[in-house]
Amino acid sequence: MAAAKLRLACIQLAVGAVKKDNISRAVQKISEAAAAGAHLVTLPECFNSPYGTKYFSQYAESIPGETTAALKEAAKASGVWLVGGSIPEQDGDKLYNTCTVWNPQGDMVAKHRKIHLFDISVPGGITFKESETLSPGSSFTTFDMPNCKVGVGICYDMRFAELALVYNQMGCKLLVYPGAFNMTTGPVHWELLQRGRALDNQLYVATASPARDTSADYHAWGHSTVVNPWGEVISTTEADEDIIYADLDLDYVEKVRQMVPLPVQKRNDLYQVVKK
Ligand SMILES: NC(=O)CC(=O)C(=O)O
Repeated sequence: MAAAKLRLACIQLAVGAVKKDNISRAVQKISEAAAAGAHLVTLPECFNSPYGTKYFSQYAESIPGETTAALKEAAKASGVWLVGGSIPEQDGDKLYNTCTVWNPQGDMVAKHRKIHLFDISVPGGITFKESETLSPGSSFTTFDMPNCKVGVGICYDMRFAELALVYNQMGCKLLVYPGAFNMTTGPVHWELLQRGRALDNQLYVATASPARDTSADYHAWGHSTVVNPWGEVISTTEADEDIIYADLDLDYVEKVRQMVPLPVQKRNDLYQVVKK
């Protein structure tokens, strides 16, 4: 990997009702992305289970468990950094929406539990209440690749600008959000939020969604996307299963920050986002 370059792959996975099939399909796609030269690969939110509160307890597993064992092996076999989307995690009597991150040696280097649960009610659109079954995480999650600190959030976490600002303050040049927006919010909010987070923080933002399955209860918006620090979409797709690639130039982060010097123009005497 050249010092300031990073080839990123976002897997828009077709997720069905059979957990074993979801896992083996994800493993196959990780190897396909690695063969195409990806250094960092990301899977979508809830990639081993249909997305819905009634499914989480049935598909949940502890970490380590069946799914994370497969992710560990896949990262090692393919020699890639892997943001393992998310899975329903069982820990004692609690369930979480959890992302694990793996290095090319197969070590788990980070674990993120979705901090902001997806509880919304849009009349005539969508009502969803993750908090019916899930508990929220309470930690920031970053990991260090040789040339890039990466911040991790899951889906609804992307709506909270403060989280991205904290990751920026921690030195991240890339934010990765496995996500699964829907047909009500996706068309207007999905890309706008990614471009907003990228522009606010002058860094790269990447998302990976499940492919849309119109026979499922939850219809994912799809449109896995990568946005650059200038706020431009540099890679995207529609709703079907796909892998998108983006070649990130990490020096470009600094260039944008020099051209439009927000970091030195912030009025920390008037306002501040504080990490607790
Ligand atoms: N699925 C989510 O967590 C978030 C989402 O779909 C939305 O914010 O809209």
